[in-house]
Amino acid sequence: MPEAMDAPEIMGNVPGAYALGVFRERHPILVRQVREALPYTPDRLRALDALLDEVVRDVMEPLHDPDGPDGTAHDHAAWAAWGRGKIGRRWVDVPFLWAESYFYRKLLEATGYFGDGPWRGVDPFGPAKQAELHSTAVDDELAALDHAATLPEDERAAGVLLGSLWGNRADLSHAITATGGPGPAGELVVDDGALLWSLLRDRAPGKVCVLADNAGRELLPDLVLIDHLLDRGLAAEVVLHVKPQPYFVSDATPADVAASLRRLAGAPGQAGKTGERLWRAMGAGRLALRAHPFSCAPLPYSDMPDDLREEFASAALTITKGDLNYRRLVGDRFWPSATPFAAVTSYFPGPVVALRTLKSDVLVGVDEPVSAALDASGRSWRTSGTHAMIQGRA
Ligand SMILES: O=P(O)(O)OC[C@@]1(O)O[C@H](CO)[C@@H](O)[C@@H]1O
Repeated sequence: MPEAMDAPEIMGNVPGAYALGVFRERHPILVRQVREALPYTPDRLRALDALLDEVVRDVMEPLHDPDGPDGTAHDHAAWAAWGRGKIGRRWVDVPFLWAESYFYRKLLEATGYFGDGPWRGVDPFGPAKQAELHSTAVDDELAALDHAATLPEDERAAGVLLGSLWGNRADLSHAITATGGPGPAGELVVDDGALLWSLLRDRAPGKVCVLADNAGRELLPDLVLIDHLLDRGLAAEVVLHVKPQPYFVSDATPADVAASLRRLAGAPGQAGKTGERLWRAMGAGRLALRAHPFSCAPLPYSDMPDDLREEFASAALTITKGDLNYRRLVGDRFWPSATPFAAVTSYFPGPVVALRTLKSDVLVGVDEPVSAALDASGRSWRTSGTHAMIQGRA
């Protein structure tokens, strides 16, 4: 990135930064919740207690020895390399993005997710994800698709886009310390929706990559958007990128995609029809699923590996969902808010549009008078998920 485009990385130790609360409040609560979520055995409870202690003491310990009981993980060497110069320091003294990713990796280690024991592959966030997926709130949201189907085409398209955008507000990680539920849609601070549709409508249908964020109440409307793109001939194929392992509480994994498709296909009305179409699209290869290891790497997309670069370069459009993908897309830095989105994403190998509700300090592409006025309002608009953006470049 050119020097002129540089800005300080977001760290937890910056007074007033949102990140500090994540380490001081959210992570201890989360370890305690995971501890209660499943009937963990004494070894796992001890490991979770040790992680809680590590978080409270505020010192990042290394991952366990590769030859130890938890040492079967495929990614020890990668984390040792990424963690050089960081592990051993305070959680708040290294970049926020890096430390949060490391926390989730350590949480999986503590639950035995990568071990040889009975907890191997068991999603510690599974109970919360399942409760959300089978909630009456989801019943209501799926039933609303029947009304959406009666709307004129343009309204319907706008609706599926906004549904996917505001679905990002329903994030179980954010809900840990947020007050109130997802609530109704809030305010858009950037609306490049017209750009998104023109990238899809003004050329022959191509490949669309969707970088998913949360499962459940976010993934379901994402799937509805994907169905719209395929069904209306706006995309020849869609590649849905999810996480290879549980991450940031509710991030979608392949198992979550399967559960969501079953939920959709088993629903009455338009939701069921949508689920059946997507199920067939998956079988026909028009909807592909990827779980690339880089999706859980503590790195910005500017560091993406060659195979991902080639994938995005061959896409007509990449849609990124959510706050974390946004942080990774533009760089998790204290940018001046008017920094152009096109400049900080110039490395990205194709057209890209971010659908994000604002849940952390990073922000670009918002004129200074607009951000100053919102700051002056006294509302925590940058971090509470009340505001959102559809922000892109061709
Ligand atoms: O990517 P998502 O699900 O929209 O948001 C992830 C998030 O909840 O986690 C981080 C704090 O832990 C913040 O970046 C953000 O608020």
